[in-house]
Amino acid sequence: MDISLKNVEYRYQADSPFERLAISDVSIDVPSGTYLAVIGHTGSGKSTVLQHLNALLKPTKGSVLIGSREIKAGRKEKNLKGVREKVGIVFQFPEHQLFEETVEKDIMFGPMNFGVTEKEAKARARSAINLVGLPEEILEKSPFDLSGGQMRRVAIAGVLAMEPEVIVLDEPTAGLDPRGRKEIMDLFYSLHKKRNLSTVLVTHSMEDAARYADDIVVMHQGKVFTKGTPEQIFSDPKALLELGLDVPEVVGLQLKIEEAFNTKFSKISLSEEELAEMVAELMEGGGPK
Ligand SMILES: Nc1ncnc2c1ncn2[C@@H]1O[C@H](COP(=O)(O)OP(=O)(O)OP(=O)(O)O)[C@@H](O)[C@H]1O
Repeated sequence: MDISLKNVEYRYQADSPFERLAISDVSIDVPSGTYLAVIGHTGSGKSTVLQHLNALLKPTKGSVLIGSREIKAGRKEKNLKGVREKVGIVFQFPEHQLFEETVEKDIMFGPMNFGVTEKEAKARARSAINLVGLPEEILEKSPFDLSGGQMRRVAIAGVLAMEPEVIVLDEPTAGLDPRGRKEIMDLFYSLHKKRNLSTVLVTHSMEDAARYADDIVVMHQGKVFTKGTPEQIFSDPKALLELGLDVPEVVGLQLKIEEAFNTKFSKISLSEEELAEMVAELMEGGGPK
């Protein structure tokens, strides 16, 4: 399912004394099957963009196309259930939204709310718990007896049980330790590939953006500052650093090597292996000229 934002503006509390322009003239395409990362400073408009992807927010100018459904500024939109079913959002700290007595009931809640039978919802809960790598026995437990990492996985299983075509992730690893972070990010990436999903990841981690995304959008002060492939975005590290954003560690290392040797490699490498090869080639060629 394709999603595209066309010249979207959003004002919080529009037409009130508290009106606040959050994003303007934002155009972003998420073609079916794409993994898109949205990066930018705090307050640059990432979460506001994200909430347009399943019509939690409706543009105050411009339009959003979600599959065949167009959400247009100034128009009353009815029955957005279909859109919400197809686009699942994993918010920051999703475990805060767990509320049922058992894990199973919690996972079944979303699908049943969208009209899935109890039998089917149970089957989906079982399959979702397997997908997130938890044992089935956990289905009978109270979500509040689990560890933080397990609760996060249960909350993610609840979104997966909706069987969405698009998954939107708002800092899904916030608060996890490095191992937990990698496990969750790898889980989303394998689901993305296996189920041919579209994935939109809002992140402060340049490493994750470089490692997983096909495309990156850089937001700055409510506008799209630039967009492109990870190679394109990180090939101009100075522009990102000037915005106060980081670059992946390996890019920072390349800049330091270039400075130390007073040389410039022909491209930016996004993996340690590639950087090591470029350095080896340089040395084999007799070092920097
Ligand atoms: N509910 C709200 N009411 C009024 N203004 C808001 C509201 N939510 C966000 N804003 C404002 O909109 C702008 C964009 O905020 P947004 O949360 O989209 O940024 P962000 O890039 O997601 O930030 P963060 O990285 O901190 O999550 C900011 O100026 C913010 O203060």
